[in-house]
Amino acid sequence: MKNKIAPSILSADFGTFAQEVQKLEKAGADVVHIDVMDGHFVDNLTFGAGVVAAIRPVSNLFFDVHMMVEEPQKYVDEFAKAGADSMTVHVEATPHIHGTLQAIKKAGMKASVAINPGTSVELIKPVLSMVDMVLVMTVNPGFGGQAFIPEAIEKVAELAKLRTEKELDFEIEVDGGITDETISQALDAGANVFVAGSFVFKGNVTENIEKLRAKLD
Ligand SMILES: O=C(CO)[C@H](O)[C@H](O)COP(=O)(O)O
Ligand SMILES: [Fe+2]
Repeated sequence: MKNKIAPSILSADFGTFAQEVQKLEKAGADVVHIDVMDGHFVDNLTFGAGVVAAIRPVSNLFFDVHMMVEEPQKYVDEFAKAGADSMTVHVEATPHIHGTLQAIKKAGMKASVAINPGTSVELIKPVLSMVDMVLVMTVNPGFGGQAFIPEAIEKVAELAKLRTEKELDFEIEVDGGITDETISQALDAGANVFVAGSFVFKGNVTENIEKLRAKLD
């Protein structure tokens, strides 16, 4: 599977999202990771589909929307219309994970399920055959700039093993505390999509993306 670098605009300048996304495209990012938070599922608020619609015309990059919201099914059509390519929903956020993933696919987006550091792979086994990606959180969701939780990586290996055994083809994304030091642990365990917010946006974006890319080659 292709290794992809997915900078999170959570650490970008909120006043100039369009320019920040263009900067990422020039710097060689593969995906734009868009963190949506509602102040209920996590103790932070970010933005909604309006921001996706605003940056869609300036970029051809793949938009990966990470929903850290309760009742994510309410927002599926709105984000699809705004131009999201993929929507990730947390299994902890809804009792209707299967139906929500179905709705995401029906709306024409790739569907992905996320698990928090305290959630086991067991909980998402029933939906693995229907997802395009699994997001393994390597920090507790809500804020950028937190320290990587190494124990979460065991779940990446578990998912990679299950994928082979069941002949499935979902991607595995890691999110939180990814740097040029922690990325190798995630890669070795079987992840192929690497979200990085603070590491990419602190200093020179192009150089930081190159530092991550160097660890993937
Ligand atoms: O989902 C997230 C937080 O809930 C962010 O995507 C993640 O934290 C990225 O930021 P950093 O690389 O700074 O940890
Ligand atoms: Fe995220």
